[in-house]
This record gives sequence, structure tokens and C-alpha cells, in this order.
Amino acid sequence: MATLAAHKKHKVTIVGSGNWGTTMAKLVAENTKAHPTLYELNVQMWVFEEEVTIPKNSRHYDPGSELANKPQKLSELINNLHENVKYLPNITLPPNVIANPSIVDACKDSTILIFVLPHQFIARVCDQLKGHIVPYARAISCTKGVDVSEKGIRLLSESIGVRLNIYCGALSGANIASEIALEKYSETTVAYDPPPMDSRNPTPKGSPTSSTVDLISPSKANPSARSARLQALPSDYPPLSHENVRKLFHRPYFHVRMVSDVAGVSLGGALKNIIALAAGFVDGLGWGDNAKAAVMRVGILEMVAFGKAFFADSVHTSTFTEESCGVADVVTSCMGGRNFRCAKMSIERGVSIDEIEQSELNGQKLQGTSTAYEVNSFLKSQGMEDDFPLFTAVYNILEGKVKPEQIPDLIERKD
Ligand SMILES: NC(=O)c1ccc[n+]([C@@H]2O[C@H](COP(=O)([O-])OP(=O)(O)OC[C@H]3O[C@@H](n4cnc5c(N)ncnc54)[C@H](O)[C@@H]3O)[C@@H](O)[C@H]2O)c1
Ligand SMILES: O=P(O)(O)OC[C@H](O)CO
Repeated sequence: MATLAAHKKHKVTIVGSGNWGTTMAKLVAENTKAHPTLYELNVQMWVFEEEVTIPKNSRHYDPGSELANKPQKLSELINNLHENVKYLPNITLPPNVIANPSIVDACKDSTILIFVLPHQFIARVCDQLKGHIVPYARAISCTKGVDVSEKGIRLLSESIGVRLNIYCGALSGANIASEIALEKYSETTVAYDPPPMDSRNPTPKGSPTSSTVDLISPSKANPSARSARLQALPSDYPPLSHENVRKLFHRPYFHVRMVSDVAGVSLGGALKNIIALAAGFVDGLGWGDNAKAAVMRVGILEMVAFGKAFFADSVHTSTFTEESCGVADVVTSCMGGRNFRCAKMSIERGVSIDEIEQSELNGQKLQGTSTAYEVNSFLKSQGMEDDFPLFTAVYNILEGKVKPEQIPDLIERKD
């Protein structure tokens, strides 16, 4: 019997256009061009619209132009210059990256949605998207953070999945965007564990087209786990197997390892930002590399303990220790990430980290500060602050309740 070949291609949208969002658009657009049988060439990139003046040090600044020093729409600048002059300056984007200020239009008919927004904006953007995406779309979250509410703590992959009623995987790793944009070698971890119905291609005649799938696994973190009716990917699309998803992200300079542990990948990316703040605090005191290594060691232990305590059914400890999204991300973030750098500057200058974020990041957002608050509020609700002394110390430093100089005593094991 002749099998029906997949003849449609996946349309891909990048939801976000900051430093990492724009880098992600660049590398994904290189891959849609490299794999024309799987993916549509053009990659939509949703831009949170703002007016931007081309910086005077930009290669695109022309003092003789009538547009010099005039604010212009960021999405139009990106499409005209093939560069995001605000969030990823001096990097040329492939012409198949299409900046789009309409979230609904950017995601229309897309079967793959790649979320790369600061985590505080995820809920609002998902709300705007509800009812405007194809029901069999699949998502990957590249955002680092968690979603804490009175109901408990949710991974962002879960949050996106539940809000949009679609399956969502995660991408995270030791990935400082500016290095990857310059095509310097780096690795990442992509967790994608699609429901079995997605790997069936073509769909056998008479088989169901939708299935009930747990979008959130029941755990201590989520006592009210939720199931949803997930729609199968139609068989005229190429299956989103590990092999095909890998082809969307892997580049000669960006090596991808595929895993199935979505919870571990999501959690590693979120918690490492709290550890990076601690590393910045001790470095800001001029304490050097030994001190940084000490907070990294304790931080990694707390990351593993957090996974075991609240996501025991889903997280594999080996994801933290063996994959780029765990220890490797802690290391790179504590050496050169924005959370580390801003925490360090805040100590050196004696001002709050929020002020440093405002004055130094030109609109880029820190994820560590809000994650430290969110994780603390969750730990408090569980009566477990004392079990995570480094995470608790970072929160108390941000609150001005303890001083960074107290970190060694605060994180010392009490046994
Ligand atoms: N930059 C990196 O090196 C890097 C690497 C890996 C992961 N990440 C993660 O990726 C996520 C996105 O970070 P980024 O670096 O792309 O962003 P960014 O911090 O560079 O930029 C902030 C973005 O937020 C957008 N924004 C501002 N207000 C908004 C609103 N009200 N609604 C929606 N969007 C709004 C801005 O337009 C901009 O695109 C974060 O979770 C971050 O931790 C970043
Ligand atoms: O610059 P940060 O601190 O947001 O970290 C960037 C990446 O997450 C590092 O992997």
C-alpha cells in the first residue's frame, strides 16, 4: 500500500526579539534554509514594538540622513537593515527573518512557536494568542524562569502548554547570546517529549486525531495537575521527531543534544540565574574565584535538591550534572552572564540591582531577581526556606535583610 508522504512544511515563529530572541531567529532561519523539505523558509519574529533611534556608534548611523536621530519603529528597522540595532547590534540577520509587530499575525498558521521572552511577559502574550493559533501547534520554551502563583510553582514549558492547550518542550544551555550570534562554538540541550501520536506518520486510517495528555505531571509543586485534549499533528506535516526538531536548532557553531526531560531543562535554566546573582555578589566584594566556586557548588546542590523535592516524578538529576542546561549553564552564567555582571556592579557601586538593570542593560531584562523572589515565595509557602540557604540568602540580600558578606555563614552546612 502506498504511504502518503508529508507534503506540508512547518511554519516557524519566534515569539520575542530581545538579545536571545534575535539570536534564536538568526540560527533558526539559517536552519529553515538548510532544511527546505521540513520548514518554510521565512521565519516570523514577533517584535514588542517600540520606537528606537539608531545609536550613533552603529554602522547604520548616517549623520547626513534625515532619519538620523529620529525614532523609528523597531520592527521596520529590523526589516530594512536586517539588524536588531537595539537588542543585537552589529549582527546581520538572514533576509528570511521577518520582524512582525503583530503577535497574532506572526503566529498565524505556525506549527512551531519558539518562545524567547523574558518570563514576566509569557502569561500576557499567551493570553493574546489564545484562539489564534492552530490547535496542533507545538512550542519550545527558550525562556529562563518559573511561574509561581498561589497554586504552586509551574515550569514555563508547563505554563505555555496549559495556557495555549498545546505541547511545549524546552531549550536551555550555557548560551550567552552575544557569543552565539558571533557564531562562537556553544552547546545546548533541547528537551522535547512529544505525545506518541506525533511520531505516527502518516496517521493510520480510522485512528484518533486527538488524545488526552497530561500537560502538567502531578507533583508536590503542582498538586492540581491538569490534563488537556491535545490535537495530533496532521500527517501531512513532517513528524516532529527528535531528529527533525534537532535540525531546527543545530548549527556547526551551536551543538544540540536532544533529551526528554523537559522539567529538568526548564528548571536548570531558571535556578541558575539565582546562583549567578550570588556569584556576582561575592565577586563584587572582590573575593575572587574560590568564593565564586563555593557559591556555584552550593547552588548546584540546591538546584538538584529543588528538582528532587518538587519535581521528583519528572526531573532526572543527570540532566543537571551531564547536560549543558545544568552545571555548564551555572558556570557560564557565573562568569559572564547579565545577572552575574549586574549583581557584581550593584555591590561595587553600592546601588540596587534594579538601578543597574535600568542604567546598564538598554532595555534587556534580568531574570534572576524576579526568579529569586518567586522561588522564595514558593519555598515560604512550603515552609522550606531553611533547606535552600543560598536561594534564601540571595532573596534576603535583594530585600536588604542580610549583607553579601554574610553569605559564607549563611550557606555553611549545619551538620
Ligand atoms: N540573552 C541571553 O544571553 C540569553 C541566553 C539564553 C536564554 N535567555 C533567556 O531568554 C529570555 C529572553 O531574553 P532576551 O535576552 O531575548 O531578552 P532581552 O532581555 O534582551 O530583551 C528584553 C525583551 O523584552 C521585550 N519586552 C519589553 N517589554 C515587553 C512587554 N511588555 N511585553 C513583551 N515583551 C516585552 C523587549 O522588546 C525585548 O525584546 C529570558 O528568559 C532569558 O533568560 C537569554
Ligand atoms: O545573561 P543572563 O544572566 O541572562 O544569562 C544568559 C544565559 O542564560 C546564559 O546561559
